[in-house]
Amino acid sequence: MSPSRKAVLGQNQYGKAETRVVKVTRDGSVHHIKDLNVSVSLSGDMDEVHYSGSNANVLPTDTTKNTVFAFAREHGIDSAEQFGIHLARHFVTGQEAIGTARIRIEEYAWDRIGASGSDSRTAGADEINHSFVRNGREIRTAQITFDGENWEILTGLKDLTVLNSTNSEFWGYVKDRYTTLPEAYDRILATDVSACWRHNWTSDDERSPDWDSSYQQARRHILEAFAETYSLSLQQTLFQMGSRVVENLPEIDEIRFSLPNNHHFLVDLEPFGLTNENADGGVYFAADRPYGLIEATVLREGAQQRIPVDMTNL
Ligand SMILES: O=c1[nH]c(=O)c2[nH]c(=O)[nH]c2[nH]1
Repeated sequence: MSPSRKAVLGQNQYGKAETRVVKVTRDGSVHHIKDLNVSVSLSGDMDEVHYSGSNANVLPTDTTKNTVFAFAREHGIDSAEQFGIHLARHFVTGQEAIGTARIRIEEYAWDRIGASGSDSRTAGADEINHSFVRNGREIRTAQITFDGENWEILTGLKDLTVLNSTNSEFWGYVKDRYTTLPEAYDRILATDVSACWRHNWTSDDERSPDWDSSYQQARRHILEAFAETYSLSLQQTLFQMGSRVVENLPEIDEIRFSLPNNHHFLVDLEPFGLTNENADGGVYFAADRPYGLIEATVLREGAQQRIPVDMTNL
């Protein structure tokens, strides 16, 4: 049979990407900031708009953007996850044609200038209660998906840059005719952690996590595992980071990491008559590319693996 010449519509989704919403909350003279980048993606009964151009089922992307701003004003932003859950529920339950809503959120952190993040309320300290500096640390991410029945809450972070100046080795690896890498018994281990973890929360669940505290705990376990693991490979460190999160946080069933191995090479200083060794505090060339890229998922035993292999768009 010859193949059909007829084209049909496949998977489709639409929405407004990257609505930048900043919510200021005033608690007297002490202000709080939530700074989010929200992307809404809707799907459902959208064949007609593609086939005939009928917009009868189309909630404009402009409206989804307005909803983000209105919800921030009406309901505030408690956490990225809570805000995303609220939006996803609104689109799916409010519009017949929309079956699934996926909300992606990046959150940028701000610190108080001069108060190292504390809520200073002392008289005369007004100027530091509303002055913030963008925190150069990681970006927090959240993706909330709701199909009218099931929820999937993915939380994560990216660009969490960490470095161990010792307690890292790499040796005993396979060697073939192209291998030139010298074995390392004391090297720098550095990476920019990208991680994404899946909560086992469903909306019927009484134990709704405190999303912010859960995030902070996951972040802490990742950092502590990095610092405390005597590493024989970045792969081993990755598994330690993931297993600490899964074993300490019952609300998380799965975590995936993408870890570039940010290589630091000892500079050859022999031409200048200088030695250069790790053991007595070396001088390194921090290479930006190429880099090793170590990626893996760590799961609670018996849990399903659902986080996509490629997390670049999460
Ligand atoms: O921790 C590491 N894992 C590797 O797989 C690898 N490969 C490599 O060249 N250096 C390293 N380091």
